[in-house]
Amino acid sequence: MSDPILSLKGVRTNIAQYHILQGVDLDVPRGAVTMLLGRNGVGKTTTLRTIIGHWRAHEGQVLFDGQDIARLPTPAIARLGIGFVPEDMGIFSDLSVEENMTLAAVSGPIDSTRLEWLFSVFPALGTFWKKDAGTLSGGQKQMLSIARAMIEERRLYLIDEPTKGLAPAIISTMARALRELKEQGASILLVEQNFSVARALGDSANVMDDGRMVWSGEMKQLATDAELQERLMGLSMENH
Ligand SMILES: Nc1ncnc2c1ncn2[C@@H]1O[C@H](COP(=O)(O)OP(=O)(O)OP(=O)(O)O)[C@@H](O)[C@H]1O
Repeated sequence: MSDPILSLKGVRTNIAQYHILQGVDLDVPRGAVTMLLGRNGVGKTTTLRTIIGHWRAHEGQVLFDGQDIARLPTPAIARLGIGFVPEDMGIFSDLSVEENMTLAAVSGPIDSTRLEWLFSVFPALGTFWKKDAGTLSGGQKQMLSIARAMIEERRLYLIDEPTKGLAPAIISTMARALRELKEQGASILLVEQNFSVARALGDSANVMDDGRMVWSGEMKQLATDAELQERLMGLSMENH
């Protein structure tokens, strides 16, 4: 692969006394959706949090466009153009949808064309624009969380389980939004447990086990090989 936008090389991350990431290697190509898959608790979230600097890699490199960002503070990493959508959403419950979106647009006022696009993929945001985010349903909060990351064009999006716990209709809305983001040429690293969403969106796939990458290849190869899925992930994944 030529010139990935992000490369992890031998990344080791400890949380307290635990060796959670034990030498993670990962390439994220430009303008594509890269899936990060694996059983529960293998280190997917820790990988995203290490990239964005919430956890520190104590060994290895996190190369963003060739620059090692492993020792930068999180705000500096975000300013390089990396958007992060955490699994726990990270929205401000006491602020309105509008205020949440305004705060997310860090480089200036909200771009109206981009906001119109977000209203078209997430109509609930327009409907509840003046409401406190804390009063939204779980699915609407998740939409707000993703929309906050999308309000400005980022060079790379890190998205952690965007469909987790959502009803099927909202999963479709979420998948459509991610597909549209992909069609705009975005580079996305996506953790997703819903295998049908992973299969529909992913270009390449990387499977983790026990703090390491155990398989990397084309998503369509993984999607069509049931034995491989079973071996790598013990697939009890939905819609499979
Ligand atoms: N703050 C923490 N303190 C101690 N251990 C942690 C902490 N955060 C994560 N871990 C441990 O690190 C390991 C990897 O967790 P991580 O959340 O990265 O896995 P994951 O693959 O994203 O799992 P899931 O699919 O369940 O979200 C797990 O064993 C978890 O218990």
